[in-house]
Amino acid sequence: MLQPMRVPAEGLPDRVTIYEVGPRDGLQNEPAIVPLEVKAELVARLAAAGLTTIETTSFVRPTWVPQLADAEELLARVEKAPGVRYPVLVPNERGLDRALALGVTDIAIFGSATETFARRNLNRGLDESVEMFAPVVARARENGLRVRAYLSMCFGDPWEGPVPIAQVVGNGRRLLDLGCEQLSLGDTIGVGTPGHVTALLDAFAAAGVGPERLAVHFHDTYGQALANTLSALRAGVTVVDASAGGIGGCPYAKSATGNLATEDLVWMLSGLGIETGVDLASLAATSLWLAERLGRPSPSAVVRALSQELSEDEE
Ligand SMILES: CC(=O)SCCNC(=O)CCNC(=O)[C@H](O)C(C)(C)COP(=O)(O)OP(=O)(O)OC[C@H]1O[C@@H](n2cnc3c(N)ncnc32)[C@H](O)[C@@H]1OP(=O)(O)O
Ligand SMILES: CC(=O)CC(=O)O
Repeated sequence: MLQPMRVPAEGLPDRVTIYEVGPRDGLQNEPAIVPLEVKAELVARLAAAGLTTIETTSFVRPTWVPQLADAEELLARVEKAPGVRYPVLVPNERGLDRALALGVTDIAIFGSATETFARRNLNRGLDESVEMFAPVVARARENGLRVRAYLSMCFGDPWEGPVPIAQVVGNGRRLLDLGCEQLSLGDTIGVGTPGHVTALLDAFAAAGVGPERLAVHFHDTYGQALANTLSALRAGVTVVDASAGGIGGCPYAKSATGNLATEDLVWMLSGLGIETGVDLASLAATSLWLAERLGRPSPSAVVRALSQELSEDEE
């Protein structure tokens, strides 16, 4: 299999942690319910490919995201691999109770940088949603859980348009101040560009939130996700969210399309000499397998190129 030539560049980390969101963000918007055994096999294959953080499902209200209504059954079925973390999304105390009952060790709350998206995604405004999260984070921490916070619509919102950087930083700080360990900055509709990423990370740093507390979560709607990731790495971020095969999107965000593909990310990082611990061939094989089950080709450029290479080798 072709590999990129390893040519390190100045000012980048030696190692990046990939926070894989395929089973959750990747599948949550799939129109046809994906069978439980396919989801469980996906999670197992991702762990076997070397991913050490795999966001597995969501403990949200099932009527809001029917695709993930099998959260309990899935978590019970997933065989936990040593050294792998399996975080889940939790919006409220009801979701936390469900997660605790299954022995979950890592959760993520998910807030918004805009009022409109908070109302559409959580059925409450910014203030009420922070009130909803506060006891979740407090109780999760009392129980020894790791808590991440997502902040959606950091670069633009389909209803409100461009989102002022100060507004993003203010809403991000509110989530961190609840006691979350990490804040993942979501470009939910993929409109960000590299300079915008730098400006946002600089503004967080100026507000006392350094890159060690941040992760980035890019969607590739306008083809900017890798360039945006490189900007974030240059600013010192070392945790990058991605979805195997580039699937994904949010059912409550107009024009949200696929996430940054994990394969595209691994290809770039590997070319830069940055360690991820992920085996690209095994990961791409997983995405090809999943694409067959979803009935359409993977949106990832690297998966497409590698699958063409494999079929030419077979001829
Ligand atoms: C950018 C992204 O990708 S973000 C991720 C994708 N988006 C999402 O997952 C959306 C998640 N949103 C939600 O699940 C919902 O908006 C919620 C749970 C936050 C709020 O929904 P609401 O309808 O306002 O719930 P509300 O708090 O009024 O409770 C209503 C009922 O739902 C039940 N419910 C609420 N939360 C949950 C939960 N986490 N799990 C199961 N049931 C729940 C309540 O028990 C209650 O049941 P009852 O009527 O039998 O008493
Ligand atoms: C919760 C998420 O999935 C983050 C986002 O895309 O805004």
